[in-house]
Amino acid sequence: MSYPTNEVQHLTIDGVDAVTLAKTYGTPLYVYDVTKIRQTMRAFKAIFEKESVPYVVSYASKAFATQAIYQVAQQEGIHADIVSGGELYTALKAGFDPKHLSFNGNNKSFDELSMAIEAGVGTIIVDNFLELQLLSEIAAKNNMKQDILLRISPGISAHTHEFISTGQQDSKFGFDLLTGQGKKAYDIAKDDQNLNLLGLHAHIGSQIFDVTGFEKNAALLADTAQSWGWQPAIINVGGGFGIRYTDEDTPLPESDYADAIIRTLKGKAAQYDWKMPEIWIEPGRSIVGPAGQTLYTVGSRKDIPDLRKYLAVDGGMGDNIRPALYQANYDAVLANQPNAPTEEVVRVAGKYCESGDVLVWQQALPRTQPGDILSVLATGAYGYAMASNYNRNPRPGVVFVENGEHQLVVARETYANLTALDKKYTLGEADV
Ligand SMILES: Cc1ncc(COP(=O)(O)O)c(C=O)c1O
Ligand SMILES: N[C@@H](CCCC[NH3+])C(=O)O
Repeated sequence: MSYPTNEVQHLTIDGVDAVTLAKTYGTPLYVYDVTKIRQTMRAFKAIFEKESVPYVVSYASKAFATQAIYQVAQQEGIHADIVSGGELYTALKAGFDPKHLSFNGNNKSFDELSMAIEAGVGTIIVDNFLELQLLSEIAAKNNMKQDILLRISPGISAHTHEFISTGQQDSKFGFDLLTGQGKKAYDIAKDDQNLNLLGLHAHIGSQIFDVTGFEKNAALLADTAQSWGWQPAIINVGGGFGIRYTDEDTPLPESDYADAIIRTLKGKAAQYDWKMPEIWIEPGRSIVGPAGQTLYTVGSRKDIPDLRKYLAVDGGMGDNIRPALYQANYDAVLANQPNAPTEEVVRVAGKYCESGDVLVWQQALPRTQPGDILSVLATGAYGYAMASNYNRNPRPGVVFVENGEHQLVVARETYANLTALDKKYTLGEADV
């Protein structure tokens, strides 16, 4: 694999020297290539435009939710899916049009639903019976009719890690179809004066590499609606399109997934003599994952002869929990010499007090020195989004790069930020 470099042989990210970024902003640092993000957003839209079908591409912002990414999504004319009051707040602060937001989640609170309705969130994707009832009450109180989709659990297992597979029957998400809960929810929603039922939603899982699951899902949603005697205006097949983390991953181009979904739903519309429903997709990982990387500074190492070489960097599971949580694999590259010949295989470990604190399980690298800059690639999805302050480490900053320019879009946390919400304990003998 050959990496883009400049005249001093440093890795470049959309024309910017990665080592300069590390020196300018410090490490660990999340860096996003915004050109790449825009290209992927446009690629998804282009497929639907080419096929002349009504559509909505909704960025699943749980993958990476900051004001800056909502701004980019809005500039590119795509919608965003949110899953919490915090994501809603962030999107609104970014100036995102609330009509272009959809709200997913299996346990939205009364306060979150009220906030969404009062803000004018376009579509709420209703997950369960309690939510149907709460929404109806809140919409009535606000004298309005809320657009909704019903989320169903389709009973389709995607071939992916068990923790990120969501479509199987034994799942906490959505109305169960096989036991009739979906139909019951439909009957309630269609007759509710304060709810405007527009369609169905199902998401089968994440990091999926073949189109079959999406075809089955799309067909099942259409067949389900038809079996209820209903022609839905919207069919939302969720996200989950896989990306390349390492050579073991073989993602399809965006167009293959979208084509398969479009083909299936065109077929169903023709079969049932429907007006073509609007097709919604919710890609998260595929939009931001490959566009992000994390820069670290190399520190200590431990060589255990004939067993393993550990190379430690200044971040770890607090900025990327995915290897520890899902045994996820990544590729890393030495940013100050990306195309130098590799000399050894190391395990890239973090600085957290946890044996499972690994960033890359097996990585061939040139011989490194303390102070070198290492970039772990394709960390743009569910890295920053799932970051924590474990071991009281401040979370890294985020930099956006576009066409040779760079800008800090999330500042690195400080030690003062870490204690900002702490309160001194004053009961008992705690007077230190
Ligand atoms: C309902 C829903 N939509 C979209 C997504 C985005 O998935 P991905 O980031 O794999 O595209 C998820 C997460 O898996 C999800 O739960
Ligand atoms: N956070 C997961 C994906 C979960 C998606 C949520 N539905 C990951 O990093 O792969």
